[in-house]
Amino acid sequence: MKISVKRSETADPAVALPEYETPGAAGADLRANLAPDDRAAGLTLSPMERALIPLGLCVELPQGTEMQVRPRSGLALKHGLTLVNSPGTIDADYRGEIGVLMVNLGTEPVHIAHGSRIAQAVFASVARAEFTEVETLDASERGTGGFGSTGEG
Ligand SMILES: O=c1ccn([C@H]2C[C@H](O)[C@@H](COP(=O)(O)OP(=O)(O)OP(=O)(O)O)O2)c(=O)[nH]1
Repeated sequence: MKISVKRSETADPAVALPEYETPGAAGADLRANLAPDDRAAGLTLSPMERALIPLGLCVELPQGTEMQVRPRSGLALKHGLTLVNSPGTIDADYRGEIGVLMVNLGTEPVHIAHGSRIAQAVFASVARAEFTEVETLDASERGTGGFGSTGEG
């Protein structure tokens, strides 16, 4: 899949575009492209603090696809750093700058450096539904059971 990427006006062009770290990686790593005033010092998230981290990128996705923004497991395990809205959904018709909604679920402050890899993008096909209101639904083995109805373990 080919995706057009445009840097936002204030983006630092020295920050690499998304890239796959290995030939089999599902996710392309996304780098923080911080506002000019934040670049030197980076940003620090206190425990339970959240922030919208800019990527400095706008994309044009093919119709019928979405970009999912997902956490990186290493940051989550080591620092409790994850995404508030995981997976974030980037719509095919969105042309604005992509932001990553990070939250520090750990117990220590976490530093986010300008240009560091903070999340990853996975691209997927999207099925769109047509909604039809009806009076009855077809019966099924599960029926209305859910939320643990099949037991634990
Ligand atoms: O992590 C995210 C999630 C969303 N977006 C952008 C792209 C997406 O296409 C748009 C809208 O996202 P979403 O539909 O999740 O937001 P909403 O809260 O429903 O807002 P809207 O009313 O703008 O759709 O915001 C991001 O940059 N990062």
